[in-house]
Amino acid sequence: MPNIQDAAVILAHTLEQTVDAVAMLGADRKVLLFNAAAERLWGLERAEVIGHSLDVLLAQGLVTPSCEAVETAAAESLDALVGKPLEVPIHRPDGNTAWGAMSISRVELPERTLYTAFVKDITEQRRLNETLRLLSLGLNETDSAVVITDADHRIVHVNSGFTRMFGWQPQEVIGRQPRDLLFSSAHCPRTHFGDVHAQLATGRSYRSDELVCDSQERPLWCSVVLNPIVDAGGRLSNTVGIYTDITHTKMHEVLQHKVLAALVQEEPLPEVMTLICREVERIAPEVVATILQVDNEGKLRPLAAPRMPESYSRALDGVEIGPSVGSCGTAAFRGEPVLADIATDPLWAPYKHLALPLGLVSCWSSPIKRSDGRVVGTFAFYYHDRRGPTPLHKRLVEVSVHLCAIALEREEARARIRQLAFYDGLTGLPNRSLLQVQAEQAITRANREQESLAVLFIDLDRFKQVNDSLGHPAGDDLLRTVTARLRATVRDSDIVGRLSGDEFVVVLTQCDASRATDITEQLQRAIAAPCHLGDIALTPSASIGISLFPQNGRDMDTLLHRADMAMYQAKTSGRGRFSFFSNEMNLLAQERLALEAALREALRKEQLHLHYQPQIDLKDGHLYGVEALARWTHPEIGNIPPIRFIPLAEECGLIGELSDWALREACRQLADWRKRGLAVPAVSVNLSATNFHNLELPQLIADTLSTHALAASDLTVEITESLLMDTNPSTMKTLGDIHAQGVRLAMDDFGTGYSSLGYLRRLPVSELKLDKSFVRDLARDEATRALTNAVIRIGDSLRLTVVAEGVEDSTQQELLKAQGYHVAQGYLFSPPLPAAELERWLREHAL
Ligand SMILES: Nc1nc2c(ncn2[C@@H]2O[C@@H]3COP(=O)(O)O[C@H]4[C@@H](O)[C@H](n5cnc6c(=O)[nH]c(N)nc65)O[C@@H]4COP(=O)(O)O[C@H]3[C@H]2O)c(=O)[nH]1
Repeated sequence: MPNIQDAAVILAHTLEQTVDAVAMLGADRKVLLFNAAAERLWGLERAEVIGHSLDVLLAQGLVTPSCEAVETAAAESLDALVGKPLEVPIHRPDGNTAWGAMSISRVELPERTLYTAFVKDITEQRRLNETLRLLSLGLNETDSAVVITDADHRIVHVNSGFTRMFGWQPQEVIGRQPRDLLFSSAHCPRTHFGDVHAQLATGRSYRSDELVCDSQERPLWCSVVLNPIVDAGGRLSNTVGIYTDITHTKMHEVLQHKVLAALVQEEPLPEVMTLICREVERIAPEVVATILQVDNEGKLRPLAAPRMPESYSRALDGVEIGPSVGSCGTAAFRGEPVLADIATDPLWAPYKHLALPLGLVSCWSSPIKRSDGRVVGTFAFYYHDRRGPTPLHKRLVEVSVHLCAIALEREEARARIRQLAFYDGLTGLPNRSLLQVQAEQAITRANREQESLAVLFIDLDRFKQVNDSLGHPAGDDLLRTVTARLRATVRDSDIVGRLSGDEFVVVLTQCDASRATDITEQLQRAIAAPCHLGDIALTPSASIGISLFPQNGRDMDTLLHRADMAMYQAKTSGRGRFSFFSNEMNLLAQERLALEAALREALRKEQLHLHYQPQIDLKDGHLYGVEALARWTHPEIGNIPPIRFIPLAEECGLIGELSDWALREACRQLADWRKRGLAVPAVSVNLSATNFHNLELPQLIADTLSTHALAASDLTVEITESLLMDTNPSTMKTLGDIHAQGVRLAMDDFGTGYSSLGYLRRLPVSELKLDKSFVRDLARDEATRALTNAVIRIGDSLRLTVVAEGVEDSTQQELLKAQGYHVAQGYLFSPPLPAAELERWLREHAL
C-alpha cells in the first residue's frame, strides 16, 4: 500500500496521462493543475494557465448538453456547477473552436476545498450530432415521403413527409410492406411489384410514376424512386423509397394526353366528353362529373354523365339557361362557377327532385368557355355530402374545362367545315355534292321499295337581267326568296338543292308523273308570287324540266342530265313552262351534240361559205348593196339552214369564230369584186348579240377593212333587237366604237321584237330592215300596211334608210315604193347567191 506521498505522485501521474482534460481549481477559481490532455484541448501551455483564473478557460461561457446557457451567477460560484454535466465551447488560440463535456467535482480537504474539472473532447461528436440533426431536418421537412425498408421490404422507417402525404403514423406502418399500404385500392392496382423487388435485389434503382392510395383510399399520382442499399456481400439490406406527389402535373398530363389522343382519332364528341368524366372520377372518386353543352339557342344539351342515370340527362335536355337554373344553367348564364346546396339553394328549387333521390347533395358547376369567351357548356361536380371543391377538384376542373372547350370548338369547326363543304352559303341549301349524295340515297330507297321518284331541274327565267340591272344583292334576295318558296312547297322528305347561279334541283320522293305535274305547277305558282326587291316589284318565273325514276334513268347523273334537257326544252317553248323528259328529246339532244361537233369541224376545215343577196334602190333600180348570208353544206346531211346552225354556234361558243370568218370573207369578196370592176357599193354582215361582248371587235373590223383597202362606209353590220335585251356592259361600248369608225349599223328584223322604240334614239343605227313578215302580209292586210307606213315615217323622221326584206312580188314592191321605202331585197330580185352567181346576175342586170 503506497504512502500518502506516493499516492499523490501516482494520482498526479494518472491525471497527467488520462485522455480527458483535467484542470484542478482552488476555491478562489485559480487553476492549480492543467494536464497534458487539457493543454491539447485548449491549445494552451500549462504555464499560461496555472495560477490564472478559470475565466481564461471558460471565456465563452458554459452550456448544458441540451445547449442551454448556464446562468452567469451560477457560473460564478463553482459549487453551483458541481455534479452538472456541462458542455463548454473552447476557443483555441489557432482560431478553432473545440467542444468539451465537462463535469466538476468538489474535493474537500481538511484545510481547503479543491475543484476538479474533467473535460472530455466532444468536438467530433458534436459535429456528428449536428450533421444528424440537419439530416433528419432534411428528411422530415421535405414534401416527399421517404420510406426505408429492410431486406424483406418491410418498413423500418418513414419520415414525417410520409405521414403528411399518406395519413399514416409511423407506428401504424413499421413492419408492413409499402405495396400492401399504397396499392390496396381498386383505383391503384398492384401490378408489377414482383418485378420491382427482383430489380432491387440486383442493386438497380427503380423509378416510375404510379397511382397510389393514401390511408383514406384517395388516389395520388406519385413519382416513385426506390434506391436499393446492398451490404458488403452484395445482398439487399435496405431500400430507400422516395415518393413525390405529382398528382397535379400528372393529372394534367394524363388527362390531356388521353383526351387529345381521342380527338386526334376523331372520336365522336359524346365519347370524348365521357372519357373526360371517367378520368376525372378515377382521380377523384368522390365526385360525380357531368358535361352539358349550351347550344346556339342557349339550351342545355347533355353530353356526358357516365355515373348518372339516363333519366337525369333526359330531364335536363333542352332546359334554357338562366339566372336561377340549378348550378349548370346558372353557371352558363353568369359565365362563372356556381356552388350550391341542392336541398336548400333556391337555384335548385325546380330541379332538386331530380338530384336528391340520387344521393347528390351539392353541385359545383363551372362554365366551359370558347377562346372568344362565349359559354359553350358546363362541367359539373356533384357530391354526396355538403361540401365545396378541394384544391385537387379545382385543378381537375381547370384542366378539364380547357379540354372540353377544345373538344367543343373542334366540333363547331367540323360542323362549319361540313356546312361550307356541303351547303350553299347564300341559301343554306345542300350544294351539288350533298345533293348528289342525298339523291343517290333517295334513289336507292326508291329502288328497294319499288317506288318512283322525280327529279326537277329548275332554272329561273331572266335571272341574269335581275342581277345585271338591279345588282347582285337584289339577285341574292331573289334566290333566297325562291329558296324559301321551294322549301315551303315540298314535303320534308323531299330534297331541295342549289346547283349554281339560278339553278335549283328538287327531288320528289314517292312521286309519279301525275304527282310530279301537280307539285311542279304548285312550285311554279309559288315562285311566281310577286316579290319585292327594294323598291322594285318583280314577278319571277322558272322553267322546270322533269325526269322520272326509273323510266328516265336509274342514277342521279342521268336523271339530272335529262331533267336539264327537259328544262332546256321548257325554256325554248317560253318562260314559266315545264317539260317532262322524253326520248325524242334525248335523240334531239344527241343530234345537237353531233351537229355541234360537225360545225366545229366545218369551221376548222373552212366548209362554210357565204351567199350574197342584192339590195335594190327602189327609186332608180340601182344596186344599193348586198347582204352576206352564211351557208353550210354538210358532206353527208347536205344543206343545213342558218336558222339551225347560227343558234347552235351561239350556244356552244362558236359564234365569235363564225362571225370573224364571215366579216373577213365578205370584205375579201367585196374587194375582189371591185378589183374586177364590179361596182358593189357595200356589203352587210350579220352579227349576233354575243359578238358585241368582244371589245376587240372594232379593231378586228378596222383591220379587216384596211387589209382589203375598204372604207368603213363599205360595210354595214346587221344587228337584231335581241341586242337590246343584252345587259353586258361591253355591248354598248363596242357598238359605239364600231359606229365611230364610220361603219353603218342596220337594225335587222325591225318590228318583230321590242315593244318600245325609244332605243332608236340611243342606238347609233343608220338603217332599219323591215321584217319580211310585214312585207308578206302587205297586200292583203290593211293594218300591216298602216304599220309599214308607220315604220317608213319613223325611218324618215330619224333620217334612217329603211330596207324592206322578203319582197317576193311586184305588188309588194309597188306598195312599198308608194309608201316611200328606199331599198328592197327579196326573191323578186334575187335569192341569196354564191359570189360567182351574183357576179353573173349583176352583169346580166347591168347593175
Ligand atoms: N321568205 C323569204 N325569205 C327571204 C327572201 N329574201 C331573202 N330571204 C331570207 O331572209 C333571211 C334574211 O336574213 P336575216 O333576216 O338577216 O336572217 C338571217 C340571219 O339572222 C341569220 N344569218 C345568216 N347568216 C348569218 C351570219 O353569217 N351570221 C349571223 N350572225 N347570222 C346569220 O340567219 C337568218 C336566216 O338566214 P337565211 O335562211 O339565209 O334567210 C335569209 C334570206 O335567205 C324572200 O323574198 N322571201
